[in-house]
Amino acid sequence: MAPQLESYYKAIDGLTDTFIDRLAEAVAIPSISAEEARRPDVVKMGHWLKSQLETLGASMEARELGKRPGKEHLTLPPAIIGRYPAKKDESKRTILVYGHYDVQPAEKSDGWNTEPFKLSVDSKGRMYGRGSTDDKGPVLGWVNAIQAHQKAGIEFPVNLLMCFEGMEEYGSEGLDDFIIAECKPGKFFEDADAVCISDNYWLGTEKPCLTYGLRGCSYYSIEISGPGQDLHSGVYGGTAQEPMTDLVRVMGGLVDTNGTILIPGIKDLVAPVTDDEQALYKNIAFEMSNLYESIGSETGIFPDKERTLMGRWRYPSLSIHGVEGAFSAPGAKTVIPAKVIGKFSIRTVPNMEPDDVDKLVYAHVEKAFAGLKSKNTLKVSLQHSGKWWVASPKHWNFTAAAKAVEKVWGVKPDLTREGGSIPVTLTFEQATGKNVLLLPMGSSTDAAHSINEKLDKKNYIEGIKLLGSYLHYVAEEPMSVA
Ligand SMILES: C[C@H](N)C(=O)N[C@@H](Cc1c[nH]cn1)C(=O)O
Ligand SMILES: [Zn+2]
Ligand SMILES: [Zn+2]
Repeated sequence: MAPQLESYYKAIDGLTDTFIDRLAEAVAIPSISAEEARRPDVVKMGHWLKSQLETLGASMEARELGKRPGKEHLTLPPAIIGRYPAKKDESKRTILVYGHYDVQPAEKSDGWNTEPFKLSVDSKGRMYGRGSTDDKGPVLGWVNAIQAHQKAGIEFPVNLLMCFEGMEEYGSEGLDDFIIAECKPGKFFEDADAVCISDNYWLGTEKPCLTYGLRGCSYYSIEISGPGQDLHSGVYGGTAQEPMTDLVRVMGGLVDTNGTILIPGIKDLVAPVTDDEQALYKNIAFEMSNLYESIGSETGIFPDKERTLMGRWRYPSLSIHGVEGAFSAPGAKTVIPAKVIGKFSIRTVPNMEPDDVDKLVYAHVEKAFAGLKSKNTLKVSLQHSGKWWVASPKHWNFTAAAKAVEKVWGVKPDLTREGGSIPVTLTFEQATGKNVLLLPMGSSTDAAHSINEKLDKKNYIEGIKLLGSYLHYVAEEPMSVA
């Protein structure tokens, strides 16, 4: 395998500019799934990705996912699925890869130093742009790996099945049913032997990792309304009950400054930490400086590495995201908003069942609101939820990936869990019945979801080497299942 990989790496080095141009083209399409007005761009991005792969000879399809109940005016972006090489080689393993082509919202005025939808490469090789690390860079990693094999003139080592979606950042609407249907006998993903997802990040900036666990995410909204329209606070302040005042008081009782969730019963749903598990955290390559560098300040909750990692992977957290309908512009508008919708989410961990979490959340919010004795009206609802996932890192899928990391980066990867959520990971595991591996490309300082999101050129280029090498090692890895 070694000479083949060397020529593959050489091809990648020779195609570096092509690969960066491809990422720039992808970043230029503002495929923001959370904004209805951007839906045509999300669809455009899906078709662009499909045509990139078709040009390389993959057999691709854009599968429509229909509409969601209550959102009949909006069509979901298609699932872009495909196979490379176009004709299956029965003598080879089949690896299913997943990624998403939608991105989080971004405006220059949020505080970006550059235009978010224009890839800007600085002198240190940092490539800034929305979606560069989450998840356009990694998705293009698979596309680029195909092209580099062709340029190097070496045989593709596996049958590659691809599934790329356009609604991941909005809870993967519509995808679960599609995956479940396509994993059935005779369907597109039927013959997958293992699954690989590249959609998370290293813990620091130097050491790669393989990820075997994710937190789930249950996302809620609290709507409080009262007045028939927005009111003048000079005229009605002190005479009308104000939805925003009620909302702030209810939301203020969800979580404290040190991240402790104040909803009774939540912590009882969490699986106890065993001694063996506790010991794992010591050996992970992570320093508090990694946290401070990635959050841009020293405002971490815990002083030590172990408790910090556990806060990210092992315990639930509750984050307050924003208030729809509230005045948020600069200046001093003196309005009383008539209706406000507070948004928060809970990252869930084993053994929290989403339905149990919902019940506790509803009971707590309703009780807190009742305690205010307000004449306003409350509605609390779940926007979307995805369950946590923990897999076995002893499977051949992981051992192959570990060899690939060692080959490309010259170090053994850490085995990590992740605080973020990729709801379809569990769906792929259950629907295929096969092992799922998370193989990240980007690093802890990439600022996914934040302003100035970036992917380092080195992580992109070596990441393409890594994804292709993984396919070579996984093709040969002996079948030991754990
Ligand atoms: C880890 C992945 N790249 C990601 O960013 N996932 C999102 C998924 C999500 C959950 N609800 C809405 N989107 C995340 O963890 O926030
Ligand atoms: Zn992502
Ligand atoms: Zn994301």
